[in-house]
Amino acid sequence: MAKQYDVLFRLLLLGDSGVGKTCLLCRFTDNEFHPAHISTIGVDFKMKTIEVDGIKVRIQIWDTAGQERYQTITKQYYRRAQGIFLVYDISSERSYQHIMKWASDVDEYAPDGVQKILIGNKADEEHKRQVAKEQGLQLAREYGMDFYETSACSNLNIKESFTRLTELVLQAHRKELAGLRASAATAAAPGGPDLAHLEEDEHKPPGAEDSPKTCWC
Ligand SMILES: Nc1nc2c(ncn2[C@@H]2O[C@H](COP(=O)(O)OP(=O)(O)OP(=O)(O)O)[C@@H](O)[C@H]2O)c(=O)[nH]1
Repeated sequence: MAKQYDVLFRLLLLGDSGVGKTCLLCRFTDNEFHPAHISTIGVDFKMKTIEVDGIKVRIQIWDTAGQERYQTITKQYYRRAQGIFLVYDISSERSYQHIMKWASDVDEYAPDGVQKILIGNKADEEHKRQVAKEQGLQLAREYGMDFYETSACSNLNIKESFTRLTELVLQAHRKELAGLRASAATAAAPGGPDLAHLEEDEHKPPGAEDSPKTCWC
């Protein structure tokens, strides 16, 4: 049976516990928001197919636990990502300061050429803001990343940021993608090329913990 997509990617959400990683994911994949915070245990993931520049991209998005005690598990997933969201909460200066630590972990454990975007989430909480938008922009400039302020709650910049990271991954793999497309055409393959080899397409990644939080928001 022909595949319903042209290419597969893996994206990863990183950042302190409580910054809203699960809610960003649930808003993007299911257009839902839940106000409760139930910490992710280990890793969880969701899938969504989007079309970018005429290419149907199936993205597997891994939601990682922000809590320190799960970091041995979550770091094992860095090397398999093509794109990473570094997320802080605009109402938490501490979560912003910690982006430096998340970015240095990415340098250490993620593959060279992984695409990154900086996200300042909870932009709806203007009255609690501790991190100015300019600080986010400044940090993103230092790291050479794009930057979005988002709100999973009010659905601000969710589609835009996920689409942008997908575009960046597509651009970074343009040559590889063209080669795969050509060989798929030559071989008259029924589906498109798999840029990312997803061993467990619709299932939990190997080693993922069973999480009680599949979609709370
Ligand atoms: N106001 C507001 N609250 C948000 C937003 N995004 C998430 N939250 C709330 O922040 C809390 C934490 O959200 P989660 O998505 O569970 O945070 P997380 O980063 O996945 O946390 P861990 O799984 O512990 O790493 C919840 O109470 C959410 O409802 C947002 O954009 N605006």
